[in-house]
Amino acid sequence: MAKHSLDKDKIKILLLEGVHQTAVDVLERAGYTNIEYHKASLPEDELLKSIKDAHFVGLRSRTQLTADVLNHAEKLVAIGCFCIGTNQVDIAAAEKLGVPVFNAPFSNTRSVAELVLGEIIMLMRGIPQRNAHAHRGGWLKSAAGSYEVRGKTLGVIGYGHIGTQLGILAETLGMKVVFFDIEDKLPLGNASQIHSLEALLNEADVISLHVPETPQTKDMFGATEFAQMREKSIFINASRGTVVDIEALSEALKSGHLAGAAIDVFPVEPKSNDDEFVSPLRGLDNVILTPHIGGSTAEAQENIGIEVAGKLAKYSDNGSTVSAVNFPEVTLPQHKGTSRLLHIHHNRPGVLIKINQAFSEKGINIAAQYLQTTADIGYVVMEVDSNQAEQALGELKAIDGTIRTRVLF
Ligand SMILES: NC(=O)C1=CN([C@@H]2O[C@H](COP(=O)(O)OP(=O)(O)OC[C@H]3O[C@@H](n4cnc5c(N)ncnc54)[C@H](O)[C@@H]3O)[C@@H](O)[C@H]2O)C=CC1
Ligand SMILES: O=C(O)CCC(=O)C(=O)O
Repeated sequence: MAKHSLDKDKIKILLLEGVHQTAVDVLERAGYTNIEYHKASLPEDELLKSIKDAHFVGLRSRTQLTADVLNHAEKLVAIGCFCIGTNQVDIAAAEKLGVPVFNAPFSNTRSVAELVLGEIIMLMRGIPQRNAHAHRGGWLKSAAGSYEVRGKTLGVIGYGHIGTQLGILAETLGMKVVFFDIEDKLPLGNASQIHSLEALLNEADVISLHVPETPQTKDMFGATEFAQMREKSIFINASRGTVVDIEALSEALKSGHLAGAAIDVFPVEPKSNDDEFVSPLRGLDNVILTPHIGGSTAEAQENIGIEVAGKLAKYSDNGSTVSAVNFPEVTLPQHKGTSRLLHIHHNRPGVLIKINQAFSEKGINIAAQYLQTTADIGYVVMEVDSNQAEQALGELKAIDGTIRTRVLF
C-alpha cells in the first residue's frame, strides 16, 4: 500500500449527497478510513466548516463548490464529482488552486438514455394526461393525440455519450434520428447530422436535449426555438436546467403548441428532498416532472462510486491525473524503491529549468520525470531516492511559481 507524507488515517475525505457505498468501500480498501459521510448536501455554513480540513471532497450535482468555498478548503487535494456534469464546481478556480477535479464521464449514460426513451413512448401516447385524469377519477379512453413512435423523427441536441446512446435505442424502435451538435460527429446507425438548429427543430417530432452547461448553452432554448418546433411536437430536457427558458416552455405548453414535455432538470432545484419544488410547470398534466434522477439507478450509482473513488485514491496514492477535467493529464507507473514528488506550479517559462538546476546543485538525483501543462498550470512528477525526498521537497517548495507540492514515499 502506498505510503504518504501524511498518514492515511489523517487524510480526511468528505463525501456528500449520499454517494454510493461502493465509494466508501473503494476508499477504505485503499487504506483511507477518515471518511466523513453525509446522506444529503450540506447548507453552506456547514459545508464551509466540513470542507476546511478536508483533503478530498466527493459530491453530486447539488453541492456548489464556488471559488469562495474552495478558498476555505485550505487542505483540499482533489475533488470527485460522482456524476457526469461538473458545472457545480468552479473548475477554473480549482485549477488555479492546483486541485484536480474528477468525474464519471459515462457511468450513468445508459440510465439517462433509457429514461428518455421511456418518456418518448409515454408522451407520444399521451399517457401523462391520461394517468393524471385517472388519478382524479376520470377516464380518458381515446386514441386522439396518441401515436406509435415507429417512423417518427427524434431530434437529438448534443450528440455525445448520452445523445448517441439514445439515438441507437430509438432506432431499434423504428425512429428516424437526426442530431445537432457544434462539433462534426460520426453518426451512429442511420442517424444524420443537421447543421442548422432551426432545420432540426422544423423536422423532428420529438426534441431531446443532451448538451452540457456552458456559457454557450445557457438559455439556448427559449421562445424562438419553441416556436420553431413542429406543431404538437414533444420536448425533453434531462441535461441542465439553465439550458432552457422554463417560462417560455410553460407558454409553449399552455398554448398547445407542444403536445407534452418531460423535464428532469430545472433552473432552480430544491436543495434537499424536504424542500418545496417550485416551477411554472407544476399542474400541467401533459408534463412528466422528475426530480433530477436521470442518472439515479442502482447500476449507475454503484459504478460511479467505484470509478470516482478509484480516481481519487489513485491520485492520492500515485499522482495520476488521467481523465481529470481541469488538469494536465499524467499517467504514471507504480514507483518502487524511490519517492515520488508532485509539484503543481503556475505555467510560466523556466520553472522546470529552475527545478532541475536546484536539484543538480544539491546533488539530488532525478530517477524519472514527467511534465504536463495546461495554459495556466504545470504538473511535474519526479522520482528521487527516498533518503533525499525531504530535501527535494524543501527545494520544490522554494521554487518561484509553486502552487503546491506533495511527496509519496
Ligand atoms: N439528468 C441527469 O441526471 C443527468 C444529466 N446529465 C447532463 O447531460 C449532459 C450531457 O452528457 P453527455 O452526453 O455524457 O456529455 P458529452 O460531453 O458526451 O456530450 C455533450 C455533447 O454536446 C455537444 N455540445 C456542447 N455544446 C453544444 C451546443 N451549444 N450545441 C449543441 N451541441 C453542443 C458536445 O459537442 C457533445 O457532443 C451532461 O453535461 C450533464 O449536464 C448527465 C448525466 C445525468
Ligand atoms: O446523480 C446526480 O446527482 C447528478 C446526475 C447528473 O446530472 C450528472 O451526472 O451530470
